[in-house]
Amino acid sequence: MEELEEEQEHLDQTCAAFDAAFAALTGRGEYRGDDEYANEALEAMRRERIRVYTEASGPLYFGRIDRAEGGTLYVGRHAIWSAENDLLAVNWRAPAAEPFYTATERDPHGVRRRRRLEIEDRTVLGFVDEPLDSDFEDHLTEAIVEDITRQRVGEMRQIISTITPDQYELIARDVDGALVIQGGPGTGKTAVGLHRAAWLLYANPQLGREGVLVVGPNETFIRYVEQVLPALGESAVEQRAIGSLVTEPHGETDEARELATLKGSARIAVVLHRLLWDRLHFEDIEIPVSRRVTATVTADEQRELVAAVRERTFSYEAGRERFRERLAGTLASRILTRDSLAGSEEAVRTIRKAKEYSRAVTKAWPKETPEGLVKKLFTNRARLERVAGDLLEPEEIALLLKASAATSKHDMTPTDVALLDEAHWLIDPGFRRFGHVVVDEAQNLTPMELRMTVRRARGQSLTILGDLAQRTADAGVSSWERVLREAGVDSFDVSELEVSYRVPNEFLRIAGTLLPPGAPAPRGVRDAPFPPRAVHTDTLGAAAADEARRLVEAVNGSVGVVAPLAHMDEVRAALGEFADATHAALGAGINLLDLHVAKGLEFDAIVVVEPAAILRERPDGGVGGLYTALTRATRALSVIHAEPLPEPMRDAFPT
Ligand SMILES: Nc1ncnc2c1ncn2[C@@H]1O[C@H](COP(=O)(O)OP(=O)(O)OP(=O)(O)O)[C@@H](O)[C@H]1O
Repeated sequence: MEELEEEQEHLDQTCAAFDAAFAALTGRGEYRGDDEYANEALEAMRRERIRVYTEASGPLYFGRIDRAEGGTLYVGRHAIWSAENDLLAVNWRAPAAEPFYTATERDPHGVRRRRRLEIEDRTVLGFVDEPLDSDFEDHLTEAIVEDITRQRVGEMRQIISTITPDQYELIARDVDGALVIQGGPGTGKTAVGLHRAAWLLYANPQLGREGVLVVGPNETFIRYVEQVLPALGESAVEQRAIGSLVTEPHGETDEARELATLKGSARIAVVLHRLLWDRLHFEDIEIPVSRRVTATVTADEQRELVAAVRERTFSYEAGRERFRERLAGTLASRILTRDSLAGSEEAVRTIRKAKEYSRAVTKAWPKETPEGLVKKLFTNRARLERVAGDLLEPEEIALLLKASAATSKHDMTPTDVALLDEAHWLIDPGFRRFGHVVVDEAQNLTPMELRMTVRRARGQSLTILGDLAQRTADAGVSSWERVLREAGVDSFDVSELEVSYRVPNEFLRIAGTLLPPGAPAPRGVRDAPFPPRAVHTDTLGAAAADEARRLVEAVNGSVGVVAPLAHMDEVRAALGEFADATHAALGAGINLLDLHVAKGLEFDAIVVVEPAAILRERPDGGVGGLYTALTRATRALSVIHAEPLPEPMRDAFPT
């Protein structure tokens, strides 16, 4: 029999087994037995399996490995057994599947041959073999390039059939604490982060209960990636833009750059901490219990109590509760030794009832709210100088005093969100924690924003994805070590992805001219099917629109037009029919993007409008913003300019 027929036969058999397993799951009524709890658990498991079988999309498997010592293993989305208990396919995340991803000619992991299958619906269309015991061509890179150059429709795709060995190593890396993945544009950081989430959920079933949080730079990005994990069958995942991490709804207001940088800096976390604990105030307490008896606790004794309490409690509110208890106990012990009250419990009750006691507690350890604490950052020069004089310059204190705390949820800036979250955390951290947190585009987070994500990860179990060369805001990450230390991450590994699958060599070269020597830049794997173009014009809007329309035809796919705010209106007016991605909608044809939403996205073709203006734009422009814009395309790149091109790029375009 021909090999293709054999493959079709195996697929038919696997599909039949899958259908039978699915029918068995859905056909049966609820489990009924003696043990109600066991039944409930079994029923929940059944429903979960049905959900995974229904929601995971794509062919049942996509490849196979033939072992050197005999035996074949098919790798796919689920483990599937025949009625005779033969394993027809393994889950891509099972340990047995590992060699499918990691075997190389140099280190074949006991694999003789790897086969990648092309399956559509329930038909095997073809396959590509990689013998691992002789020289072979790099079919993997070829397969990835082919996958990427297929037309895209504004959604990121799963990559389980083509994960590369270096990506697999990061997806499956067992780390205590945080894993930082540094990688240039198009190296697959986002893809790796999402597949790592899926892998961790499979490897640690308790993660399913705690949940995984994925944090991205904005809503458009979240829409771009949000179907990847559900399509892999994972539902215990929450995906959020950084600005909506705090569940309360809030508006977004712009603010001056210096102020945003200052409010986002890690020093502010220390200042808030000090402002909070500065509220404690001690003086001798005297509580009249009866006409003859007074219970007293000195200021020094209270300081000792506070020290003991703070050793065991972290948050202000929990500490306050414990202090209240201990103070009552201490005061009660004073009256016990001097009076003849029946027992200590009664003494404590007596103290608690005294209104002087409540008043004394409130004075010593006042109540505080997150909003109240944030407000203190913007008021009272004397207090700010006393508490933060060693951390903030006088001009910085003046800047804070000139600004004001957000007074309603509707006028919050992104930096206010992080301040309020920090204050919540210090006072009464009641928010949800996740078993793992994936943070994408982390290079552009302020230290305060990064702290906000870190504290949502139980045990600081994090995957942090980013590219220092794409850093845009001045407050962004300077080096991973430094920023992670500032964000309070105790232990982390930093790894790098070096091959850009998205960006053709020519575009990488043009974008690379902007980078300082020694900056991390990826290596490309292919040439651009369309030569990059620079168009000099007097009418930016019209020229950008013409170029976008030309490219939609040429690439027969999606086009992103990235414009700086200074030219946004004229480009928008000239475009005609397009999807306005600046408002969170991505479409199949022309998409208009500002520098904020362009991050992390990918298109067949990109039109970059007026690089010189992008360099001037804040906070999302600058060198990092322009570098990001120039690296969004898989196939075509055009630059439209009225001003001269920025100096380093001037000779980079073919004439
Ligand atoms: N192993 C792979 N197989 C197939 N496609 C891949 C693979 N790795 C990456 N890709 C594709 O390459 C493109 C770039 O990946 P991704 O968006 O994850 O890169 P990134 O490093 O996050 O880029 P950026 O820094 O620009 O955000 C995507 O289309 C992704 O699907």
